[in-house]
Amino acid sequence: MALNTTPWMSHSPYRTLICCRYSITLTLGHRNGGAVWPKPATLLSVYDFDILVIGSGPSGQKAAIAATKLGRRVGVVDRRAMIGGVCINTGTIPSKTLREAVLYLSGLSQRDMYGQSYRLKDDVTMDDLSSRTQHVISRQIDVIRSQLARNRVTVINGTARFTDPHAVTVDDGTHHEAKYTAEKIIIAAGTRPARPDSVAFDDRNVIDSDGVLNLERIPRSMVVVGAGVIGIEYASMFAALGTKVTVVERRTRMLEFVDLEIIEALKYHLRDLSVTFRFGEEVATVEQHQGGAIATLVSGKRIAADTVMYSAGRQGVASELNLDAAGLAGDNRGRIKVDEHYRTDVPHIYAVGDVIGFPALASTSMEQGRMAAYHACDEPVHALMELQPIGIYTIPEISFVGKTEDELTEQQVPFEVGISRYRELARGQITGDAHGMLKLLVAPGDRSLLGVHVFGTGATELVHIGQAVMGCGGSVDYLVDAVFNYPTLAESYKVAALDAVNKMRHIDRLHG
Ligand SMILES: Cc1cc2nc3c(=O)[nH]c(=O)nc-3n(C[C@H](O)[C@H](O)[C@H](O)COP(=O)(O)OP(=O)(O)OC[C@H]3O[C@@H](n4cnc5c(N)ncnc54)[C@H](O)[C@@H]3O)c2cc1C
Ligand SMILES: NC(=O)c1ccc[n+]([C@@H]2O[C@H](COP(=O)([O-])OP(=O)(O)OC[C@H]3O[C@@H](n4cnc5c(N)ncnc54)[C@H](O)[C@@H]3O)[C@@H](O)[C@H]2O)c1
Repeated sequence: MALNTTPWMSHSPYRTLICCRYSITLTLGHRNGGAVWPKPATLLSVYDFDILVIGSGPSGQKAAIAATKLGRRVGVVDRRAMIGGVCINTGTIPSKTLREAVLYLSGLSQRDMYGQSYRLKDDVTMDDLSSRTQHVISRQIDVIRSQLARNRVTVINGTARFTDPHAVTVDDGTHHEAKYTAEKIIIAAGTRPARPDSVAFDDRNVIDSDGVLNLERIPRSMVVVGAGVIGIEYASMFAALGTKVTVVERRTRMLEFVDLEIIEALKYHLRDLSVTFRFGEEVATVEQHQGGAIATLVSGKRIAADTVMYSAGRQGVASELNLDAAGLAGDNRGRIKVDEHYRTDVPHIYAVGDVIGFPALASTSMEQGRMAAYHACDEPVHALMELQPIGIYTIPEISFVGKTEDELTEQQVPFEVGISRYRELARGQITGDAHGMLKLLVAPGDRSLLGVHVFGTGATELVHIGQAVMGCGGSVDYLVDAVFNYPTLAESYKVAALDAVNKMRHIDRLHG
């Protein structure tokens, strides 16, 4: 048997020989400097790939790269137009770029300085917003394609469905199908917007969050159904553009996992941008009409708007993978159950990212992908860190890590609060953010940080300072003693820490 000696093979631990449609792989394991080659073992593989990943979103990409870095032969399947997943094409990246364009063109963040009528451009159009979005999407796709290519991950274009526990058939969209086998398979197929039958979607006036990116013009009025993260992020962007937004949410408050004081501050800001909230109300039906749509609430209220955006949850895509053939089943929300190693009920098949449900974030999905790949490659791996930040890109933005006041109160854990307001920081004045704030929740006993909550400019970046201190077991005293660059918003950590320490000292003094 002759060894395949293509150039890349010459420095790979693999020697692959193509025999019919099977590749026979001899793994010569060793460590080479810092590089990790596969484990010492000789292995004959009858599969096309060691690891096949379904989906190229954040979890799929990181799973593929992690496995290839461990010397495995890896393939990733996704539709040609979806490389990068929901994250790059319709979700995180377009929405965050749109927000950046809205902030810049509307001039909103500069109005405290230059007056309420300040705008960079009087008539902001959807074209203005989408040109920036398309630019970023195409750059990001290039980056991902190039990362996969230089790491020798085989990208297979098409839609995969299981044909047996070790095989998928990929339809490339032109009725051409090919079968691929793999020793282990990682499902990273994500979610799509939920579309109930009671809503007459037309992708023009009645849209879901994917449809926002295809709007032809900025609506004068909009009903947002569901005050989850997607609903509130888009509600704040359109409100900043001058759209008259009504948010309908069946719960009595929005974003229940966020600190109440910060939610109150956000509501105040959104109301200031003419957003109307209908909490405790449910949208029963949405009808499309010439030039608009009407949302009818269970209470009987009818709300007319140019556009209705339905953002009331997402649905996993498990039902489209023919899981039966693999011996698996999804739940009624299209999600797949996994164990602590991201293994499904069929141990050589893993599932990661949004398709496994909570927390359904790009940030956590990436980690899940990497960890599943390590486990599949028998590489030691730590469990996902408990301390995970949440970033919500409303206007103004919100971020936090650790516990909220409500959670601590419910758990009867005593805490002290230290607050810093941006308006009292030189950098807050310079940036023109008078409403931002940072709040520390501190344990009076061991002075550890229990939670960090940030509202305003840079919140989603600033939170990581608190996360690092908490993760390394630091106390509020570290922040009191630390020297921060001046003038910065990071200085708010020191101000808030001093506030908390002063309050604790006051209690100690009175207590004797
Ligand atoms: C509007 C919006 C804004 C968001 N903002 C944020 C944010 O700011 N921060 C954050 O952390 N998260 C955010 N998220 C969530 C984030 O986008 C997801 O958590 C993340 O994309 C999930 O990654 P994933 O790896 O599960 O795959 P996804 O990104 O969901 O991609 C799955 C991929 O699998 C492919 N696929 C599915 N079925 C098949 C099949 N049968 N064959 C081949 N390929 C298939 C799909 O084509 C898709 O490309 C946002 C989501 C949305 C919708
Ligand atoms: N910044 C971020 O991290 C970010 C941004 C966007 C999305 N995401 C993720 O995307 C996922 C999906 O977000 P989402 O906001 O679509 O879903 P969600 O499930 O978080 O929120 C949906 C909301 O709609 C409400 N609702 C449902 N049906 C309703 C009806 N008929 N009438 C009125 N209200 C109704 C629900 O009570 C809920 O509050 C989440 O997991 C989220 O974490 C994250």
